Amino acid sequence: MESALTYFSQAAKSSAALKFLLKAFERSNAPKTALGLFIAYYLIKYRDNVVGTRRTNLPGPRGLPLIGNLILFLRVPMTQISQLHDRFHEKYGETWTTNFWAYEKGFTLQESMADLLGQGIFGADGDLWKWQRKLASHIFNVKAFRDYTSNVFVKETQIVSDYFDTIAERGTAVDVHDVLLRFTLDGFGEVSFGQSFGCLDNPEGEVDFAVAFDRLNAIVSERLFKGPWKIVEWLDGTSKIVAKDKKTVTDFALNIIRTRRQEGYHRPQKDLLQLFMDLKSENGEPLSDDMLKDSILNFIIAGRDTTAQALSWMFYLIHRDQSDKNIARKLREEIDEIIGDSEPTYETTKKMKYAEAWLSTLVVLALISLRLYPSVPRNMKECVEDDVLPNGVEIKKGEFFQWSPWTMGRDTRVWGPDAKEFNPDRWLTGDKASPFKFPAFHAGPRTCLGMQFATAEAMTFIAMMFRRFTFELVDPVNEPGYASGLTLPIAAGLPIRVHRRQLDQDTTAIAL
Ligand code: HEM
Repeated sequence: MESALTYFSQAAKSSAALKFLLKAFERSNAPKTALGLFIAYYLIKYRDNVVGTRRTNLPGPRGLPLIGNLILFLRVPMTQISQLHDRFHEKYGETWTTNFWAYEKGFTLQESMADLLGQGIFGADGDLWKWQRKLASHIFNVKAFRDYTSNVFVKETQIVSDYFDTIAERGTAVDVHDVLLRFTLDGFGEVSFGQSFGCLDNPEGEVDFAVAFDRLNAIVSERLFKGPWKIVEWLDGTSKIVAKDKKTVTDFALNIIRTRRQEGYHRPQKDLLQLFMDLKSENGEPLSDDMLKDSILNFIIAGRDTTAQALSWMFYLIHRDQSDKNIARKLREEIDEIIGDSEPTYETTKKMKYAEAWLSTLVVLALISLRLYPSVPRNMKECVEDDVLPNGVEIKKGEFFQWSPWTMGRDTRVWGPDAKEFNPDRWLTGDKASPFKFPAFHAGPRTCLGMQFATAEAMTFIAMMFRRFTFELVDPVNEPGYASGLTLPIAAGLPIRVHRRQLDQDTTAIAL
């Protein structure tokens, strides 16, 4: 009790003293001086970088006080960001930096992508990542379920082939990029979730899921370049679009789960969905529908977008005016050798899979388009432990760094003076490129799980299409632009004309 009284009287005294001091402080110019000093300190400390970030001596564009390079990035359209990386790389050398990422103030990649990726494998770290990767690795190798997967690829390609036949008959153009996105979505749905989504049933009709999915993908991919994106999206109304699109894609995924529960699963080998649905936690609990939904959406982005885009850019590279016409001719010769005059069937494509030279040529073609047009054109990671890069650059815990497979694939220091040329022969000689030199499928423990799957799917499509048709770009001169996204969609699609192949015309311009 006594000590409490002592405390209160001392507190009263000290509060009187405090009031006196405050009054004296107010009468003087001290508040202004303190504020001025405070601002000056911040302006000097963060003279060209974002508040809260470390100044480095790395070469890079000089930033503004307190906001670093935020304005620079805000002014660059998202559809030019890889070209900006090229310019920085050219100007500042092999390692360059901006403090832009640190401006995010607690944003993380996961937070910004959560509306699309949730807790799925692409945004996950630590144990959440490990178990998803382990589970999925049982399924994403061609060996594990080769026969079934190959059948699906052949079946879906046949649908495209029949559609292209009507296009050739009509003599109109078709957007091959759109067709490929339908093809990979239907195929992936059938292989991984046991149901084709029927996008190719009506190849000219709109697919609500795809529209919402692509828009959401573009929105989340732009967030890191927007600064305080939650506020920006709330102010410009994007948050309403996000809510609507999120509902569409969520309903789509939940419907896949519902269908499986209603219809059960009857195949001898589990598909991806069944693996996830059968998983139990330590206390016997199955995964929540929310987690199942996240897994479905993550695998759709992996299985649909990447392969469709790689094939689309390949169509462009092979058929544009400046490309060597022998590339398509050589490709057809190899396909003819394996398939002969017969229509492609499961058996023939199965045979093709073992044709080493043919396979390597096709892989080469797929790879070459990925070098110049990587499906994942830029990537970033947060540093969780202080590190020094091989060139001596220090990265501190909590900092972000980014790399650009797009820029690396075009770098003359890495690929020689003809780096920007489309030359498949480069891959036929010499050693296979290390994934660290050619990171289109990532490298290390997070390497793409679907590389074989994508290769098999691409091979089937290319073989069956080039066997039967020749193609002509509607615009063979101008390079198509890419759209915003986590991957590399062609902004305005890729319109092509399709011609039924006439074997004796292979050397003409149209037959390519
Ligand atoms: C041309 C086609 C493809 C390309 C270029 C590609 C590229 C990539 C890249 C760059 C990553 C790393 C992304 C990151 O930073 O997190 C990745 C991861 C992944 N890919 Fe692919 N991918 C392709 C096709 C596929 C397909 C068809 C599947 C599934 C069937 C697939 C499944 C995955 C999965 C599950 C991961 C996550 C791996 C992990 O985080 O551990 N990919 N892919």
